[in-house]
Amino acid sequence: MTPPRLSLRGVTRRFDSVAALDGVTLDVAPGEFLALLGGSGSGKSTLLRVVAGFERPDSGTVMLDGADLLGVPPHRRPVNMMFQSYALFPHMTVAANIAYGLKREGRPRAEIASRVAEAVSMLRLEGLESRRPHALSGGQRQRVALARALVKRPRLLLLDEPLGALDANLRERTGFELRAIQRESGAAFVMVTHDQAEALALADRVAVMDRGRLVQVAPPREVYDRPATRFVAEFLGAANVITGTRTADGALESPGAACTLRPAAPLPLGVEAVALRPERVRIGPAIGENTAAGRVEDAAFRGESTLLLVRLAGGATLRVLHAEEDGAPPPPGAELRVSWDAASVVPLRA
Ligand SMILES: Nc1ncnc2c1ncn2[C@@H]1O[C@H](COP(=O)(O)OP(=O)(O)OP(=O)(O)O)[C@@H](O)[C@H]1O
Repeated sequence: MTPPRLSLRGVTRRFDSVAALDGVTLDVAPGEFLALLGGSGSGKSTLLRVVAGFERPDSGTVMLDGADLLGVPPHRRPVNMMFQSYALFPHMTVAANIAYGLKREGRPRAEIASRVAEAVSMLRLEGLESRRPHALSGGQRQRVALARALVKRPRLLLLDEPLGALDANLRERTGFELRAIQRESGAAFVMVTHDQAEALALADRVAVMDRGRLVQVAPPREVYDRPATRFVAEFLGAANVITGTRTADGALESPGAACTLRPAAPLPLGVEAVALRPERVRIGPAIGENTAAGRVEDAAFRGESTLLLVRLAGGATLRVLHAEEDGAPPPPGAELRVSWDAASVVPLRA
């Protein structure tokens, strides 16, 4: 195991009665891209600010490559932060904006010139060096901000909603670029986002936050397929969360679904909810034990699929994804039977 680049242990930060961070323990590996995902007020920005040094925790430790960070003032930390607003200097050219931090460090002129040129080329900003920020597009401004952060070769880059100001098309393209740049720079990235698709698409691991705590830290596929808690399942969107009572043999009896959901392995004691992804639900005659009867209430065409809202006999609504390749979806009003594999029934902690 390589030692972690960033290591937080029991980090707590309170504001009056609110614990913005409540005992956060987290390791980030060198060269890792970690996304911090959570709703508004969950503590994401506070976590970045503690690592950057703008905020002091009430308790806990923060280490970078094994050395304590908390005693180091923000400008001395080998950590850089890129804010959502980008905070470019409006009166300075692109080149001067990028060079600013190196000048402040008192680097020799020749070194500054070569490092700025390197950053300009990495971020594909050639030809824009003498422009001022107001004469750039949103995506270009974002790349200048990134160049300015990376030119100092931080061991860790903190990014607060780096794609937040871009429109949907540009967001996707810039997201791919961001990941390529992260790999090329070798820096560890910790990116705050409240966009689950972005976190899943870009990060090596996703850390899901809720009320100051990390509820699950895992690779994207794992948080998506095996959400640990009800909060993660609901926050990552789209999963059906079905509640009920655990039976003696470890299945879930759900009055709302009017059926018993039987997982591949018995549900742990105390589990009273399971997740079932819409794309795992099949329409048609029952296969095995997991099946329920329902009626299509509504349908939304999504291009590659149609999302059906199916009202089950017990009153619960199940979201079911019907793939285009399976032909025409059943219309609203259709009575049908749905079924799913035991492996798709995911136990959720409270
Ligand atoms: N300086 C402060 N004074 C008082 N309360 C604060 C302060 N900074 C943050 N908080 C509170 O701490 C909690 C966490 O805030 P934080 O900004 O870290 O959340 P966030 O996850 O980044 O939210 P958002 O996505 O809305 O930016 C919130 O309840 C917030 O109101």
